[in-house]
Amino acid sequence: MDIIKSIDEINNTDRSVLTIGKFDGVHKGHQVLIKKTVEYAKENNMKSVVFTFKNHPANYFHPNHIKDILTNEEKINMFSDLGIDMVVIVPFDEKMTKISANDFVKSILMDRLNAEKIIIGHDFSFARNKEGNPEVLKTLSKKYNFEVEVVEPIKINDIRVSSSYIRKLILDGDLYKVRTYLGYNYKILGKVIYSKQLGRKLGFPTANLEVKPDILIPKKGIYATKVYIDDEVYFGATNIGYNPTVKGTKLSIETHILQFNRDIYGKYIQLEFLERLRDEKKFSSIEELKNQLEFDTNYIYKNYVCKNDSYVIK
Ligand SMILES: Cc1cc2nc3c(=O)[nH]c(=O)nc-3n(C[C@H](O)[C@H](O)[C@H](O)COP(=O)(O)O)c2cc1C
Ligand SMILES: Nc1ncnc2c1ncn2[C@@H]1O[C@H](COP(=O)(O)OP(=O)(O)O)[C@@H](O)[C@H]1O
Repeated sequence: MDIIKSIDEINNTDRSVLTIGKFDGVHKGHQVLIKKTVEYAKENNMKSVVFTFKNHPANYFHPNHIKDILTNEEKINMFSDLGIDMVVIVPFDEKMTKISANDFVKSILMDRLNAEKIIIGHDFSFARNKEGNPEVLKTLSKKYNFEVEVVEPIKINDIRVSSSYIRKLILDGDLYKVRTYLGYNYKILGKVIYSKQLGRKLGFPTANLEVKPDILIPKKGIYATKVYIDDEVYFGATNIGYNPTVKGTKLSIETHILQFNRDIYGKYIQLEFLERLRDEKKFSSIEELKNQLEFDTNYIYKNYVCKNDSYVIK
């Protein structure tokens, strides 16, 4: 798959079918658009192209307003897995806010991408003041001779699949619904940092994660997770919270990795959220906290390590 990171670098002369959007999460609705694009390209011997943005357009106007479901790297990998031939991933910058719908279509989609067909969602908007929409695109398609396919909203249980709804589900810790709408389990990536070193004294060492500020952190609480370390996969008991029993002051994301005993400070690891077990509690003694940790890890051992089935979500 070709990856192009600036408008000036695009110079595609193959006949192409393309889909445009931010695609944060590449959720089940996005997947429909992308699969249609790939299939149409295959059937018609064309190139399948995704045109997307590096940063969220809404964050251009209100910085840090929206947190991402996927990093750009993860998003690009998903496009590749879905069979896309070329990804154009460009910054949403001042130029994007000033270009007219006509110029966007003519100078980028026609002249640089050689698009013969454009597949978009019903609520897609683009160009200055969001003046471009499916109707405008249909009008321009007659002028420049391309085809437009508008895909109706994908709904599950009568709720439209959208990145904003999925963000809310992640913040609510509703992992079953997250998986239903996203199509896969939510994951976060972070670096293992030093903390208070209390975990190992309790008999439960925990890998404390530092994550990028634009990452969406699930609701506080205790979770069963899958832990990816280099090429290895383990199960973990993750706590997102303030550790009230030991009077913690800042939010930590920490994981006791089952059947694991290695120093991983400084490594990047990924957590896949499988099941939310409970809220964080303030215990009256360290002994009670230890008993609860034993209970949590036993549960994960029985339900995940023994079954080795990451998708058993109750
Ligand atoms: C699975 C799991 C569940 C936890 N549950 C709680 C809890 O309910 N209440 C609490 O105060 N701390 C809880 N903790 C946090 C412990 O207090 C913490 O792991 C310990 O203080 C070690 O901290 P350190 O990594 O900074 O050394 C939990 C930790 C894990 C891994
Ligand atoms: N089973 C395990 N789960 C998590 N971390 C482990 C495990 N075994 C060893 N470690 C190592 O121990 C560190 C955590 O020990 P801990 O005493 O909790 O210190 P800290 O307060 O720095 O997190 C981890 O960062 C990791 O390098």
